[in-house]
Amino acid sequence: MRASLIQIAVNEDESVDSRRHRAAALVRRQAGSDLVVLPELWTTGAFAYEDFTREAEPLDGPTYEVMAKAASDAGVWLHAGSIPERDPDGPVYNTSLVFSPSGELAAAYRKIHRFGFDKGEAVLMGAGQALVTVRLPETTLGLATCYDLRFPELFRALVDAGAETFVLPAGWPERRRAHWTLLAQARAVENQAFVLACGTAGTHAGVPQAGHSIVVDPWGEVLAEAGPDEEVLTVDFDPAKAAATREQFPVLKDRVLGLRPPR
Ligand SMILES: O=C(O)CCC(=O)C(=O)O
Repeated sequence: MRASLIQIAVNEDESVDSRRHRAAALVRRQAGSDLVVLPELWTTGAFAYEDFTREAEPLDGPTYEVMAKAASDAGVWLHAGSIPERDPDGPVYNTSLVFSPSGELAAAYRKIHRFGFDKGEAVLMGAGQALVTVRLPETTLGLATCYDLRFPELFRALVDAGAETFVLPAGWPERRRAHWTLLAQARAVENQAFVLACGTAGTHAGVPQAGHSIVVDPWGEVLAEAGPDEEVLTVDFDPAKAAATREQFPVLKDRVLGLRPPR
């Protein structure tokens, strides 16, 4: 299986609409890949808090339209990263869109863990409630977004729902890059799953982005890692390795569920 992670640069000297069309052109260039991935909130930037509301769009808004067409033009599964999604009856969500190779929406995942503590996304956006998996011919994807990476229980729940390959779009800052790499490997090892983590490059809202998109296999080996700048990271991997690792080294079978704190 071939995956291409588009680590697009999000800088303020480019308009949202121009970046949207540039991203679509990059997706089209990945024809021949099975799965293409874009990062978190790449239209606005994950730290451009003021733009979340201004640039929020309905699920089937301009980014949906452009990305559905790019997926079908390229004939790829497309995880189009996330958008600030305006729910007509509710708040703005940080929502990831996945399109099939014919350009149909296959899944939408609203980020569950919002980043920012008492500011930013944590106060401006609504929290998703639902786990999302997507069945591809070769593997089952489990969806998570950026800060979700810090919450291992989400990934365990995705494993219980059948996930073998986690796809994680992010807008991770450079100053915590060490955590990014470490946690991507940890989620892969503890769940015996692939991790495809796609970040952004560039600087927006004064926050330099980490780049360093990374693909980790179920044994924790780094199969590919990007540098700090805009690039497309392409990797070939055998998705059957998740089931094989779980079979050969069956730690997931030794889980003890329902542990309680001491009384
Ligand atoms: O957890 C972190 O260090 C970064 C998280 C983040 O930037 C986000 O979720 O947007």
